[in-house]
Amino acid sequence: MLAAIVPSAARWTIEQPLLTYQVPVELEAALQPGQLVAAPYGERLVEGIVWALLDDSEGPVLDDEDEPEGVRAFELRPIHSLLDPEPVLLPHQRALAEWIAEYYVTPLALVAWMMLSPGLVRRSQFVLRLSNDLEPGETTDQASLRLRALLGLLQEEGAIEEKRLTKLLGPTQAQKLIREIRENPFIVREPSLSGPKVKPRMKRVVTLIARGEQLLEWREEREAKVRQALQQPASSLAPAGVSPWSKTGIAAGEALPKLDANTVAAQRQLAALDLLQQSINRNNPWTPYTLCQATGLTAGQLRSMEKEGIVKIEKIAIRRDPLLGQVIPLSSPLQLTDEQQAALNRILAAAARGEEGEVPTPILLHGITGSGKTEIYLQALASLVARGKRGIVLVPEIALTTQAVQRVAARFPGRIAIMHSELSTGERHEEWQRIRSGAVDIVIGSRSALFAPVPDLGIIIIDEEHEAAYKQSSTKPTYHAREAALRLGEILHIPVVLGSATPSVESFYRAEQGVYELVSLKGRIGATLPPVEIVDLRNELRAGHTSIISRRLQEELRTVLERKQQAILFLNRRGAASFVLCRDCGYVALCNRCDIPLTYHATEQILLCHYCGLQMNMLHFCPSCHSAGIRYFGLGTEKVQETIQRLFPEARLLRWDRDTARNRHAHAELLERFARRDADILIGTQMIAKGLDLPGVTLVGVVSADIALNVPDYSASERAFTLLTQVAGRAGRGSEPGTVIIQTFNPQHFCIETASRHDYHEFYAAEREVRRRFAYPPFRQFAKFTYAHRKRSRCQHEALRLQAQITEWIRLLNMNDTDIVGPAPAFPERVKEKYRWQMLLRGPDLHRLLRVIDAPDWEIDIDPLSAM
Ligand SMILES: Nc1ncnc2c1ncn2[C@@H]1O[C@H](COP(=O)(O)OP(=O)(O)OP(=O)(O)O)[C@@H](O)[C@H]1O
Ligand SMILES: [Zn+2]
Repeated sequence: MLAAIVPSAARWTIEQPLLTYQVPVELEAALQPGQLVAAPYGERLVEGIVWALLDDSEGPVLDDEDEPEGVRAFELRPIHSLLDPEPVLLPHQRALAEWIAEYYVTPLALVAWMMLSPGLVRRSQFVLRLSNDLEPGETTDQASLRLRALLGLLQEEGAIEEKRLTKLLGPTQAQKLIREIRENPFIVREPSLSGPKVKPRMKRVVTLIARGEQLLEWREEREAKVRQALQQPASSLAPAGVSPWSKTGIAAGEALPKLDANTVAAQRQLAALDLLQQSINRNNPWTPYTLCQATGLTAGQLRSMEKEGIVKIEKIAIRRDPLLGQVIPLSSPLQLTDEQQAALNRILAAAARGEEGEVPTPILLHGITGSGKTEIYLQALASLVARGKRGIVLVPEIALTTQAVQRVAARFPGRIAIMHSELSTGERHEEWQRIRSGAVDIVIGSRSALFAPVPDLGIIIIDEEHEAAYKQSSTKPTYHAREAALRLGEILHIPVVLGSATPSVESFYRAEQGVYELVSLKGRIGATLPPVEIVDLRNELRAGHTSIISRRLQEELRTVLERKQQAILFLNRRGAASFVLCRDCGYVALCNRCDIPLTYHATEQILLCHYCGLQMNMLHFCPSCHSAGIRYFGLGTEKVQETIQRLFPEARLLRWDRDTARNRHAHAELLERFARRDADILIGTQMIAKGLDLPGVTLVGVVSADIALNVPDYSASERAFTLLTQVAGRAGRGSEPGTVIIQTFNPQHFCIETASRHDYHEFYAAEREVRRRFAYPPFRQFAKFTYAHRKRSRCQHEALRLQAQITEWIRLLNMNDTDIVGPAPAFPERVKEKYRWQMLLRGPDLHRLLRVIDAPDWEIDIDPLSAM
């Protein structure tokens, strides 16, 4: 038997993704596709995934004229060992990996390893040990001192990792020694793999081991001791016959009987026993420390319980639970509205068609903000879970995962797994294992959760499908989770549900073309969409009102505060001032590693580059002309916070942006605080724009809509419209009606106009025509090529070289309607001290071309969401 294997070491080559190995007889019965094995690769041992099992006759042959046809003229190497009896990739995952590798022109091994838990990755290494043929006393006279020392070490330790030599001797000496080892018959140098990266998290815990009679006896003995001590008080005044546990009967001012140390110990041990018995099945076990803390038991007293065989102190593996410590109240299904019920029916009908062997058409669930899409997802999932299926739910960002995870966890307690990049390797690995073992029904997470090994997958739901976070853009493969999900739906014949209040132009166009089934929700649950008022900031200035918060917005904020409701203020830029300018000479403070103005952050009193994170001290004098005319201009969330606090000193503010929420716990905490109404006004960047469902919010203010507009990018209008509509959709979701105020210098801008009417269809129809006229996606395919280098001339040179190559291929392949825009410097041209040049390839279908282009040093984004 032979096996075709994808070796981890082939992650960097497109050619030859599969290598053929011999299957050793002892592995023949156990080996199956999808398993992780160790296999020789060059002189190393590497991990590999079994992709297919082949008959002996199906292996590769050499075209050698001297050999009879079909005979192999070389020996295939055998697989070394099986690393895990359970497959690490399910059949549908392998099929998806093949598609991603093909479509995004990425080595198959790279795609396959992206799908695995990082906890499975092992290092190739070499181990040295003494040869078995070595006779005692048979040393090598001609061996160097180094080698003899090593022989001694090996005799002591049996085997050592070759890497240790480098640590002990330094690289040069180690290299010399390794050369000697190779020629020495007494030392065997074997390739091997390091152990698994993730080890179980061990914790010392106290477990009750005594049972029945023994336990009863022990308890009674102690209880008797306590009773006795209380009945024979030191003070002879204690009345007889009074229950030892009651204080009544002891006259005021009288001291309680003073207990001796033994009795105290017995009392504490009894308390510990009670706690241990109460929590026999608790998944958060007692540790020696917590138990002693809770009962006053000393370490010695606990040890004596152990000696008496009552408890055992042992190390056990503890699950790394990403939800540990979160209390999530259960929720039950809501009575659906007619619209919701109709939508649910269509999803379930698609699932039923899939079960009959059809490929169900993916569903675009277009429901206005607050129309109850989440409830539909939950009920669709419940219905499929009841039929023995499982589901994947994708949410775009970690800020959002918090609320989404809570909603799903509340409905499927204990049956969900979470997958996103902010989990530790250990957490990810354990979640991955729970998923693979079938212990969970629903996987929820960011785009990579799509690659979880879910058995019996029955549905994929992508919430906020328009979000850019679903696209991986700078690392290979530059995949879009939506496209990959659609492919998975086809492979498994399961429904893919794409939900959004503002579908991407691409998706809505596909729905129009009949590629998706369109399901619409037109009404808000128990509420209406909030009216949107546009404030023309030019009029504010004309009226002499220069505050960044217009008079209308101030008025509405005052009303909200008076009524004890909540408001969200949105600004798509953090910091306090977006640039620092000298009024006298025009100097602008730029990052010296990037071509980007520095942003002033008032809290930390620094200037920060938002591209590379570089920090500089605040400026008081112009470094160029030394005048004191340095001024801080522009807006950021910090400035908004400061202004609001000045206007409304009594208001309780909360700022939610990347400066205040640096990790997922911070996101959860901010959300929690605002939901608990610990704050009146939430000020934030686009993190808060999406998906949040906070019924107390009645006012949403967009401080400046202009930042998102006027960006020279094919998708800029879509992004601006989506953002504004989504932010506006956060108001009036509860029982109180809401209001939205958008401040802008461009009140007549099409995006603002349509967003203010929540009119997706008008926006879409106009945007589609722009895209058609200028041949933008979805009417043309784009591929963006980026080259970065410290030298500008090198970028320019490489860009021209690639341009010539591509032009030639376009001519050779006769690809009409395909052309190159650029090359040109990217915007900004320099980031982290590297210049960047770009080129945009566009045409009806670029795949033939992408496969032949040879540009290993270029970053290639296939179907980029931004042409910039
Ligand atoms: N059938 C129902 N009966 C009562 N309340 C409901 C029902 N369906 C949903 N809701 C409530 O309506 C509110 C809005 O629902 P949800 O957050 O799911 O909307 P959405 O469509 O996902 O909105 P968005 O696109 O803005 O994220 C939630 O508080 C939800 O609990
Ligand atoms: Zn920078």
